[in-house]
Amino acid sequence: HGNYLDDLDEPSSMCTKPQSDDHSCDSKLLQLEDRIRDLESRVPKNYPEVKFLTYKDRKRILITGGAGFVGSHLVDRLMLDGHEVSVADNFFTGRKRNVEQWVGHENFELINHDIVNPLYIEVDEVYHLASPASPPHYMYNPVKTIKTNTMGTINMLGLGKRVGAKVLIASTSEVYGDPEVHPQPESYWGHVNPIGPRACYDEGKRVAEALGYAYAKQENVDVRVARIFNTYGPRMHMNDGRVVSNFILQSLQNETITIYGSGKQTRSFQYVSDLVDGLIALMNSNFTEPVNLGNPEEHTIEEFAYLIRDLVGNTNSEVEHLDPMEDDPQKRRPDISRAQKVLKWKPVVPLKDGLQKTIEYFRKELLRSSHSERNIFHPHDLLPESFNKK
Ligand SMILES: O=C(O)[C@H]1O[C@H](OP(=O)(O)OP(=O)(O)OC[C@H]2O[C@@H](n3ccc(=O)[nH]c3=O)[C@H](O)[C@@H]2O)[C@H](O)[C@@H](O)[C@@H]1O
Repeated sequence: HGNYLDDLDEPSSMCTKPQSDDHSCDSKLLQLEDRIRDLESRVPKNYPEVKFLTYKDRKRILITGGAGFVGSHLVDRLMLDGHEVSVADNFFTGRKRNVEQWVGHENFELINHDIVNPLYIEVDEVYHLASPASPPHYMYNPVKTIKTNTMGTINMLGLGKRVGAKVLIASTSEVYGDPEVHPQPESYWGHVNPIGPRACYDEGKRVAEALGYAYAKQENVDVRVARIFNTYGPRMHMNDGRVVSNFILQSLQNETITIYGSGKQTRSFQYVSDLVDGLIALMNSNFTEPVNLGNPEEHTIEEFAYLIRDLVGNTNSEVEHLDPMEDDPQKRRPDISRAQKVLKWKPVVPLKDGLQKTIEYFRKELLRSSHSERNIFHPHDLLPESFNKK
């Protein structure tokens, strides 16, 4: 480094300059700062080690929403597997922080792009995940949510058609609405209020599925549809507003745990690494009908409140019941027999293990006091013990 700075004055001389030379001191300082920045950018980053794939096996993969919660975990897995990964994200709910461990890596590209506008790029596969997914986020801007799921999906299917890429559409358990069939198999058509507060998302995703099959039939696009059930894990946004992150953050901060309504409504939660496995298995399969991806272990929201409070431990949080959410689905649990049969997939991470990892993540996030404490960890660190032993 020494010779790189040779043509600068000794820094100490700047401090002893007379008052009148302040200006030149400042410019020298700026010069020095520029040099340091330049030097820092040359220090090789310590990336997690990725597999090497030959030209034949290496795929160029676009992930829309790749800087989001689920997307960033998918990025980690596909990067480690040795693929070339492009992320398109408009950072509405995604964050650079979720993928910064890969920025600068030769196999990685981060595009600040809103998929409501077309994207011209050469890829083999598209994982189309972009959309706000938390109820408070999608209800905050319902028009944008509908545009993302309709125009955004048309753009991604159009891209698939133009370059011959496979397109996996991230759909949701919300296509079943407030279900009258329990558990929900893929053959169930759902019970959705088309004009309620959740309609922007539920109907947006239903159109996205319809678009997928229309493009498949009319334009021969190779389409996969994943109906994703409730998912949790590290990298959920602090302001996500969904139940797992809310209850964890409330317990960690000794705040009141907020149950909306009676708490007798049920959900079935899967850990994010299980979902990532399922998404990749579905993309690589030849199966074109919708597939539920979720963990069938079902609990009431009230049970989650007490379970999470106990796991966090050492907290004074009280549990309080607030008004129910309008159109809140009363029960939800995936029938995963299709995924088990056609993908040989089933979730493997026990709820308690996944929750512990998520609690640990939020605990660290709350203690973070500077930007330099970055969100960089080896992706394997995120997997629960039981997953590593698999
Ligand atoms: O997490 C997900 O994967 C799903 O989250 C939402 O669906 P929802 O099941 O309503 O998710 P939450 O907002 O986490 O709510 C779950 C239940 O907890 C309740 N809740 C939520 C937050 C809270 O602080 N307290 C509380 O009781 C809700 O009323 C609801 O009954 C999205 O709409 C789905 O698309 C998405 O797939």
